[in-house]
Amino acid sequence: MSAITGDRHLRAGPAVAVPKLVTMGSPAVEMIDLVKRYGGNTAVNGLTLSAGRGAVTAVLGPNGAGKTSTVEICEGFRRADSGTVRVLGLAPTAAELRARVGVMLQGGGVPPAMRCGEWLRLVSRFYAHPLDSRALLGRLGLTEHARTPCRRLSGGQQQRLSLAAAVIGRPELVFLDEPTAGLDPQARHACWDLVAELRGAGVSVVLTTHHMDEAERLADQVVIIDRGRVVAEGTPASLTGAERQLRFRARPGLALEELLNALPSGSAAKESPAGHYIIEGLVGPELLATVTAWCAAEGVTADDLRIERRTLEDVFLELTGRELR
Ligand SMILES: Nc1ncnc2c1ncn2[C@@H]1O[C@H](COP(=O)(O)OP(=O)(O)OP(=O)(O)O)[C@@H](O)[C@H]1O
Repeated sequence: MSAITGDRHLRAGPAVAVPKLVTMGSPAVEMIDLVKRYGGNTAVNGLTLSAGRGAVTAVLGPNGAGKTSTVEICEGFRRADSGTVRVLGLAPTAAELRARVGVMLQGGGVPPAMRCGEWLRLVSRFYAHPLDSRALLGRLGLTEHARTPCRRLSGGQQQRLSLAAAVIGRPELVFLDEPTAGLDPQARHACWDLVAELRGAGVSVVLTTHHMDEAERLADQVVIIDRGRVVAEGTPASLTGAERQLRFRARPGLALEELLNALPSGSAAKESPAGHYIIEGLVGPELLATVTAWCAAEGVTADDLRIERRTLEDVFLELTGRELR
């Protein structure tokens, strides 16, 4: 674990010493043809995926795609209508899993009336070899709130407490549902460090997120789901591919058909979102020269002109579309 340096309110603490696992048999989580309906709404629609042991698996998807429903079935909080789920090789409701699996619910899920430190100590008593609750509070910047009732914690502080509760039992597998939603940058980095450390110790992590940079940074495997089905999966690098794009910003509404006529055949140009231009194709000196010459002829200053690989966000938007859900 790297020390958290230059950090205003999150202090580096003792490393989370989790035993290195050697079991590599069945996947940490495996589901086949999972279906979950709420009345007439099919939230999970035949979902099949597998999350590797000792790996970080990020589940991405638009609002309402079925991520939380899927994760809550794995956590044993919801029942699937059909399909198979195995968590560490067991049924999600198996009593044995309580000591082996850590869960961070979306939106905290901390008890409002209990004091922060008291609650974490209570949670730690369910485990045979818990981490030190005080050290963990310190690690997540919550020491000064140890005596604060949970309801008085800010949303971000509740999230951090919930994260602490998910890992305090030194689990083999952790489910983190949008762990960094609403966290400030310091807390987000502390969370990332913690996840990276868990992974380093061989813990399997399944997390949901809307932050593509988070998935790119943390995940060994990314699963993109939409309308309750897997639409893509792979490593971040395999999903984004090696192709490069030329990007620039300029005033909205440039005549891209004209630019396309000037570009080598096989090129593509799009404005997405307004004022942000992406040129795809054989990105090299010729294409760069053509684009800059065309911009000059149009009296357009191409700001932030750069060549880079597609991002996970590009892939995500291509696969799941741009309309709001
Ligand atoms: N308890 C419930 N009762 C009825 N419908 C539900 C319930 N929970 C979820 N849904 C519906 O199921 C669908 C999937 O919801 P879910 O929370 O699993 O999606 P999600 O991918 O986690 O979304 P988000 O990114 O917004 O958190 C949505 O249409 C949602 O309205």
